[in-house]
Amino acid sequence: MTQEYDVAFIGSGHANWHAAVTLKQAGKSVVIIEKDLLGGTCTNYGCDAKILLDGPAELLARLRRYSTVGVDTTAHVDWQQFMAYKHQVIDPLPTQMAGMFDQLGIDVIQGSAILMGDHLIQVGKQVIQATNIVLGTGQRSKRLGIVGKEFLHDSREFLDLPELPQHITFIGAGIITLEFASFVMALGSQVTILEHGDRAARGFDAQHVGKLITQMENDGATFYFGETALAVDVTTDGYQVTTTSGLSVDTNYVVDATGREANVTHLGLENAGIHTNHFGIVVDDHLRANGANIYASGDVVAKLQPKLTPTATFESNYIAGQILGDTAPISYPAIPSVLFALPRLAQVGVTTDQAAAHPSDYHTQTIPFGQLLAFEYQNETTAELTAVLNTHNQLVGAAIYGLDAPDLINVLTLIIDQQLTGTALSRLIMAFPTPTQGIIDALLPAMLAPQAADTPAD
Ligand SMILES: Cc1cc2nc3c(=O)[nH]c(=O)nc-3n(C[C@H](O)[C@H](O)[C@H](O)COP(=O)(O)OP(=O)(O)OC[C@H]3O[C@@H](n4cnc5c(N)ncnc54)[C@H](O)[C@@H]3O)c2cc1C
Ligand SMILES: NC(=O)c1ccc[n+]([C@@H]2O[C@H](COP(=O)([O-])OP(=O)(O)OC[C@H]3O[C@@H](n4cnc5c(N)ncnc54)[C@H](O)[C@@H]3O)[C@@H](O)[C@H]2O)c1
Repeated sequence: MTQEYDVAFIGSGHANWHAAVTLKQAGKSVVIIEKDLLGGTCTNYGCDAKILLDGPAELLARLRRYSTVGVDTTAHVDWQQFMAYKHQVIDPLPTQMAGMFDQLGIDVIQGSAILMGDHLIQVGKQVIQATNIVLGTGQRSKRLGIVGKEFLHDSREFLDLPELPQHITFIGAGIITLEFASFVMALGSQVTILEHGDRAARGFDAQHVGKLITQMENDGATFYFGETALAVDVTTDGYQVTTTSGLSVDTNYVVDATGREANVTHLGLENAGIHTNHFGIVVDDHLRANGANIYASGDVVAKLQPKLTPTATFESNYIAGQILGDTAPISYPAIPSVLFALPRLAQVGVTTDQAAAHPSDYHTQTIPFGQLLAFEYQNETTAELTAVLNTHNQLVGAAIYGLDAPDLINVLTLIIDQQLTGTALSRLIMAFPTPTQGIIDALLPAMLAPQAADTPAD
């Protein structure tokens, strides 16, 4: 029997469920098809579990800033007990989501969906007919095809580690590696990082990434660049990772963090004339994948915007609006990215690399805000903001290094997105002493300067 709906969503992550709720509340009949846990990657295997496990490590990082001024910074985390707490918080989330969908009257079908045409989806023996379809199938970890690949672990398995290994080797020096390596080091593990390129965490300010790597090396991490993993072999007490150059690393656990790729296979995209490229599903400027009634949303979309939860949520809300009759093409606001290492890195808007490539349009100003009196109580002297300003001294980009970067970047995103001027900012009264007030105070001289006379981008 064929079930009919106004809208069918494939995938239950942020790319889809926000729209499902809005459309159901607007009177549409809605179904969500999910083959794994309800809520998708962020909720079950990504952001939420990651930031929870990072919590004590962040506290320790803040505490350790005071190690030279008479504060006892020793602390111990019982990983097993803490992992049990992670399960207690994260594991009920799919059930809670199921309850919310049930309460709203959103149908959920558990299984793998395959498109059979512009309006037809098959899930096992069930066939669903829908006026509109939204593909929000996300990304999955890339898996290296090297000898001993069965001994590699991905980010999901890492976030479920029952015991903290003494030594962990990460292949790839991207966001996932720098985040995970930071918090396990704070909790007592040793780490080695093998990266085949010459740079870590592309997309973030190169100088800030350099500072982070130096900090992590000072904390005991070993980085190797220009090294491509060749094989993983079992040894008497763990594993040995070898690279094509002949380097070998003895370790207890190996994480393959070499990137993520869009879930576009076994979806039946060819049955609806939907195209993909290296980055995911190709869409038009209305996020339509077939030019008509099939949309793609979130990580699975081939796009230049960062593949993050807030981007997926924004697209989900946009698609709900389109199905309800809006017609405007999608236009993204400034999207901040945060790398939750210790310390944090954050980036929004025009990058320092872009500023350097267009010196007549932009200039940069580096503000070592950690050394300012306003931040003295935080004792993080290395904290730094690099602001990118246009020829009107308007803030158009920012990169931050420091533990407060995640919240500070949100404030700067607001300034960039709303095109707030120095004059407008100088009229605000903010709570004192706070990081937000401190960073705006530090920025104001550059934004209020009569002309673009700051350091030219180099
Ligand atoms: C370790 C990690 C940490 C992260 N940390 C952050 C962070 O701190 N901040 C941030 O903004 N982002 C973070 N992200 C990225 C964030 O998780 C994603 O951007 C977000 O989950 C994208 O949402 P989505 O709905 O597009 O995809 P997903 O959440 O991946 O959802 C897609 C869903 O589709 C389902 N699916 C796939 N194919 C089918 C099919 N054929 N039939 C039925 N169901 C199907 C999948 O099972 C999945 O549940 C992190 C990611 C990882 C891996
Ligand atoms: N804080 C956040 O927002 C956050 C956190 C975690 C994950 N994410 C999501 O996950 C994605 C990042 O995942 P990631 O860190 O796995 O990927 P990434 O693309 O950031 O990094 C992968 C790294 O692996 C390297 N690499 C690739 N093949 C290799 C090989 N054979 N040997 C050695 N190195 C190799 C690459 O050069 C790159 O530096 C992000 O794009 C984002 O979508 C976001």
